[in-house]
Amino acid sequence: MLQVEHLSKSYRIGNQVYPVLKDISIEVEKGEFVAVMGPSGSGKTTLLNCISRFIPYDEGAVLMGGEDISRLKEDELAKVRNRKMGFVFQDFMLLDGLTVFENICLPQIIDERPAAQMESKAENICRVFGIDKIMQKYPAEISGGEKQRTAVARALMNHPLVILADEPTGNLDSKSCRAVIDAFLKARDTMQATVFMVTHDSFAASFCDRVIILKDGQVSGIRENRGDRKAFMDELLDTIRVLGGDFDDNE
Ligand SMILES: Nc1ncnc2c1ncn2[C@@H]1O[C@H](COP(=O)(O)OP(=O)(O)OP(=O)(O)O)[C@@H](O)[C@H]1O
Repeated sequence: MLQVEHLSKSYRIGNQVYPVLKDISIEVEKGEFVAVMGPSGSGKTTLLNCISRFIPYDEGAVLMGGEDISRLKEDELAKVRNRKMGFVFQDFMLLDGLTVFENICLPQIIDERPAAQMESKAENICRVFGIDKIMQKYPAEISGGEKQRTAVARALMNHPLVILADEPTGNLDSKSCRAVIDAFLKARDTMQATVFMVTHDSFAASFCDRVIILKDGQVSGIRENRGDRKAFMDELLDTIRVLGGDFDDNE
């Protein structure tokens, strides 16, 4: 579903070139929930931004559902982002002047879909994520966990091939964090959604099918969830200890 092939990215500051991603190759299957963890500065956000092509990369390719998006022009890319990618950010990125319901409808409005179809779809998604009672409220009137579930619901509106999430539980207490992770699991289990999430949080990552460990811009390991979540979390915490660096973990 998502393939990253030999991706490299450097930042240039003056005459100095700083390599940040070094020959990264990753494959995520349809319906997989995958996290990327790594010390601060290891390149996690840069990787996510290269995948969505919010920032350019030097070498390599990104394929989404088999389509190479590496060379798409800006207008084609905008369509691909709206139709094939769903985004969930740490600070929710909801529009304050729109209700929860209107925020969720946004991707379909941008895609110029018929109103009736859009509304029933949005109502359905609100029910699935338990936010149907707050549909008419504005972002300022709902909790952090509800905001993030609204963001997950919005990310799913166009049935994207991949949801890209950057620290989606970063600002949340443990109860809200669990609600957001449950929303991703529900999306995976009921809609076969594919989720690619950057996180510092080993608790959130322990619900994933796989965790990719980044260190110094390279994939330094992959951890598989074999079904025992607590054991998986211990394995992730051990990995963090061994890697050292600033992990800023919540646990
Ligand atoms: N626009 C930029 N220009 C120059 N260097 C940058 C830029 N953005 C990021 N970097 C550098 O690239 C490296 C990777 O940054 P990135 O934000 O991808 O790391 P990260 O793993 O997401 O870190 P964190 O966990 O702290 O958010 C860091 O050393 C950072 O200072």
